[in-house]
Amino acid sequence: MRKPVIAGNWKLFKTKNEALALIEELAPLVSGVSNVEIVVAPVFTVLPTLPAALAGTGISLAAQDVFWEEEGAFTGEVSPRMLLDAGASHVIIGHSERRQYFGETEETVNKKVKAALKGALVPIMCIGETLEAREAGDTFKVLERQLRGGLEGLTATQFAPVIIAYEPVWAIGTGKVASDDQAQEAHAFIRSVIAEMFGKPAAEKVRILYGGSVKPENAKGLMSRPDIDGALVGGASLKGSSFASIVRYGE
Ligand SMILES: O=C[C@H](O)COP(=O)(O)O
Repeated sequence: MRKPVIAGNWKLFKTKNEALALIEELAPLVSGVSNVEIVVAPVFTVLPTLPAALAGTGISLAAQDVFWEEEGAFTGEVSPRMLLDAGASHVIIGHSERRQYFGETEETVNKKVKAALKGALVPIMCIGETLEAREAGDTFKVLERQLRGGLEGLTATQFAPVIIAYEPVWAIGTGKVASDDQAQEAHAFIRSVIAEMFGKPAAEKVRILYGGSVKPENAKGLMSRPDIDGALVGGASLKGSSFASIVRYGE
């Protein structure tokens, strides 16, 4: 049985005080939830502010990106050790916005995933096809390339903590959610590639999250599908009430 993960990617929103207010609203709404792993991902500058507020809430802290070197002359970057130092336990890697606007490639995603694992952070590795790729019938080809590239060189044991997030680019922030069937089909395919790469037990264990316009209204349908193990939520994670409804989708 895979424990579902509901992660909120706050993207470039929420200052320190706004983040604290959101946690204050969210924490009581999800208190007592033990069957779902809850994660929030603020901007770097807010990370060190949150551990005290999250203590005892069961909510984990993620960063939205990481660099692969531990330290050195790399202006503007943040290393896994520094994220741990700031209180993060998870890190989002390879989000499509980073691929699209900041030149993230399979190679950089792979370096970051390896660095995160080495630094004892749980990577949430994002993959997903563009609308163009979907319309050209290339969805599976793109997903396989991103999976094999991003996870290259890992053993099954090293891969074990990794969480995958399937986020079709055309469904992010557009209000166009993938249908339950479209999402399930992609998730089943992702699991089959993981089975080829790391073996069946690894594929059965890996959590594969769906992301792209997840809202309280569509969460339950998506998450009731066999290969969908949770969600990476953008817009709807910015309000305690909507994020909590998604966390409580199973109830
Ligand atoms: O990381 C989250 C995804 O990009 C989804 O964002 P969204 O829920 O605003 O569509």
